[in-house]
Amino acid sequence: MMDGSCAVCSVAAKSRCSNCHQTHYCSKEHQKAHWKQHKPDCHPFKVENDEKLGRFLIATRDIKPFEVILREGYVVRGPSQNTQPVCLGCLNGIDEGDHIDCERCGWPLCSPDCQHIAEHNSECSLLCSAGNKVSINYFNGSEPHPMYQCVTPIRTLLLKDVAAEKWQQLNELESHQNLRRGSAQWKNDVEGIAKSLPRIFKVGKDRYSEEEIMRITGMLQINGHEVPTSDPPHVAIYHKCSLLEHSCSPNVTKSFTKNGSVVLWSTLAIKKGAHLSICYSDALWGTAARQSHLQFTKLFKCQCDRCKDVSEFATNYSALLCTKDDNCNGAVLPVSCEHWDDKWQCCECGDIVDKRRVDIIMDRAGQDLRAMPKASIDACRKYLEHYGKLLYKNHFFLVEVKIQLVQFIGAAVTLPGGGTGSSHNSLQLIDSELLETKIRLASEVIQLVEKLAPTEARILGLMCFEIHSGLSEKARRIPLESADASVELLKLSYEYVEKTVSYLQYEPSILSEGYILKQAQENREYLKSFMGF
Ligand SMILES: C[S@@+](CC[C@H](N)C(=O)[O-])C[C@H]1O[C@@H](n2cnc3c(N)ncnc32)[C@H](O)[C@@H]1O
Repeated sequence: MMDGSCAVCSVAAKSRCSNCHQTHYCSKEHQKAHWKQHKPDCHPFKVENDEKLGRFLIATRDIKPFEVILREGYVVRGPSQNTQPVCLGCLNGIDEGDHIDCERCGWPLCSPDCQHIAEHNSECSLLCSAGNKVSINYFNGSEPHPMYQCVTPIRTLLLKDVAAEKWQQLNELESHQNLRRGSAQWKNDVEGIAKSLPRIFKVGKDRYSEEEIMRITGMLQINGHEVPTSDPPHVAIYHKCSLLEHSCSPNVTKSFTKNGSVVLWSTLAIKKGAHLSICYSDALWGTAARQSHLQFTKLFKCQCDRCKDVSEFATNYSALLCTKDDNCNGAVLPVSCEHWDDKWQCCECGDIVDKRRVDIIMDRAGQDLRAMPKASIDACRKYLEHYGKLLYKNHFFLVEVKIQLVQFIGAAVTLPGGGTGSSHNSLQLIDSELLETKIRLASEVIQLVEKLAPTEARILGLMCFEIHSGLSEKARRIPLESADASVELLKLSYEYVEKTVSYLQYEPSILSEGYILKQAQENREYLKSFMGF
């Protein structure tokens, strides 16, 4: 163990804090005396820096699966840059006929209670002091309203005068000001934010220059987290969490509490010295979509292990199916991971496929997926049958439909946020073939996600819950004479409900995953007492 000096008295000290493995103490007494001061910075990671990544985090000790790595409150939060009208108190969406206008500043709110939420007070007081009221009179479903893109930037800028520590934290974050300068997005932001914000909030250039507004806009775009605890999701900035680097197969999972704090944890064991990463994009998208999203929104080209491997860890997640002859069934993928727009080739028979043909199939598959009627088992099955002849079996479009199908089969419960979930009663109504399909597809999704992005805890938890429900129903259908088979199924069902609870343990009750968690906890207790575990 490396020596250091005691954080309290500076004498040489061998012992280190067992959580962060970084701060040294000469004695238990000094460690105890220092705890209050040390606690906010006591984490099992440290910040490092290199040319390619800028700052990033590495583990300072081995981290166990499901251990919390960091809990952190937001520094600032507000509406996403492109959003329909939302309540500036709770950040939930509002409709034209179902809101009130803040009596002080005019911004729409969902109820009088939301008028007094501290975050709304910042822009509200600014408008009041200028004697100004806004008027939002354009509501069009989920269409973005242009004025909302100025709200989170003004909330951030206002911290400069009232919260020096927070302002300092925000200023440390990357804005990529020079990389962004001159791009199409930059030009839009100059018009939509840098020029509009002073007009809407009646602040002069001497207070916030165009350059400063654009820097804050960039900081929000590069570091903002989409927080799903409101509907639509809002954006929040976290200080330490912003230093996590990106990987398309990350080793850290991100959950949110209902008051908007972030919880970082992992489904995996992380070795001391490993880089900590989250996925800035959607880990269930294919490589081409993730890469262009990252390039466009975060301004870097991802070169993680998954992106460098066209087969995405031998899953062929972005591959078409070779149709050269009936027996090939090979995966058709780009010849090189550097050239997704160049020719594609079958990994089995070597047949070259024109990229235009790839684009036509992908465009149609995407359009048909978007046009699919909601919650239709038939439509999902037809899609899988049709596109199963053109796309490789693990293709992300097929996986998306499999996930939907798993959730539709036996669905009876509408969850918070509008999703569906199965319940034991509704599962009793489906035939055995559908029940087997549900369990098989959920198992396929789990196997695939465990290879591609094993920290995608929410989808793993949901699929485990569906298998648990399916197995319990299968056990119920077994005749009494075959009690042993039923017991085996219930034991397996119990294993899956335990996994559900582990994967969803940090999900808040306001999200559909939190609702499933509660259900899974109840089912687990029931099975435990029923089986005498
Ligand atoms: C949220 S910030 C992360 C903290 C940042 N490194 C810093 O020093 O402030 C995101 C930026 O970090 C860099 N970055 C993060 N992950 C990366 C990766 N896997 N490859 C290249 N750059 C990355 C990119 O510049 C990206 O826009």
